[in-house]
Amino acid sequence: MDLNGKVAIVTGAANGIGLATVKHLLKNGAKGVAMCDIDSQNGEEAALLVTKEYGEDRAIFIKTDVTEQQDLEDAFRKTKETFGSIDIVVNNAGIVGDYRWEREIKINVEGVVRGTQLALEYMGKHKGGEGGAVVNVASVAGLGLKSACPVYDGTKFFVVGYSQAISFPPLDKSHGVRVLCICPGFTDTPIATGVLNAYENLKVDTKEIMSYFTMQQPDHVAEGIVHILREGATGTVWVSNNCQPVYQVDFPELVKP
Ligand SMILES: NC(=O)C1=CN([C@@H]2O[C@H](COP(=O)(O)OP(=O)(O)OC[C@H]3O[C@@H](n4cnc5c(N)ncnc54)[C@H](O)[C@@H]3O)[C@@H](O)[C@H]2O)C=CC1
Ligand SMILES: CCCCCC(=O)/C=C/C=C\C/C=C\C/C=C\CCCC(=O)O
Repeated sequence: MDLNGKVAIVTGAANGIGLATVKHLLKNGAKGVAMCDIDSQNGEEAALLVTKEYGEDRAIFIKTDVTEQQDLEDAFRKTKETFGSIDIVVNNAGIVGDYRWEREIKINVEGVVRGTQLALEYMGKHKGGEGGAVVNVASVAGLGLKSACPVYDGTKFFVVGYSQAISFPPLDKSHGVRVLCICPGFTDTPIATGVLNAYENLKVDTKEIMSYFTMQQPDHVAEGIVHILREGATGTVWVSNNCQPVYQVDFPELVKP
């Protein structure tokens, strides 16, 4: 996919990986990005900085709680009204913390399903759309790396499995939307700090945990997202970990086509 002139929606865009993704999409030629986040203070401030750097008419902030269907529907409608089309949806909003596991499931699972369904509704050729691409942000915790938060890990397994399953060929042919999944490793955002605190509470030696990882910057994951938007086939799952270039995960082939 050529990113030039494309219009994107990014959820969880006020901070971290989402904000970095907004900037990288614009830097790589996207026409406009809708920055959706539940946090309007950080979101408005982030959008101001983004428009200062990339142009007044290239980003808008839309206060959106991804667990609320109406919020997301309003966000998609407003994005199309503002920029004229929708070509890319990055379902990135997520939280960590099993002490609030119901909320974790609502945001990390329901938010991704709602965002993907609306993406198919707006971009799907079966609905008169032009096709496009969805990137669902999972985690290496969704590929088997155990964190201190098993419900969080489960939500990310869901994102990996759902993103593959939605690309089941008969469904895929009718909608013409590529659905991709990226699994970041430890990335320098408030989420990472939260994890380290969880380990400390469990009296786990965080120095040892950290010795397995090279903390990467959100920009690194954003570069990976741009790469898979350009190159990735539908249903593929990619890892962006330890500051290494993004790579595709090989899953066992259980059925020979
Ligand atoms: N930072 C890390 O080490 C890793 C992060 N991830 C995933 O990357 C994604 C982004 O996380 P980070 O940038 O690290 O975190 P972050 O905390 O910097 O950003 C998350 C954003 O999501 C927003 N958000 C939370 N609930 C929301 C809701 N209901 N509706 C809309 N927005 C909401 C927050 O306000 C925040 O701006 C998450 O899905 C996370 O699970 C995956 C692997 C590693
Ligand atoms: C609380 C979940 C992690 C939140 C951030 C995330 O999605 C991914 C982080 C990636 C790595 C660091 C997290 C913890 C794990 C570190 C080492 C434990 C290895 C244990 C095992 O897999 O057996």
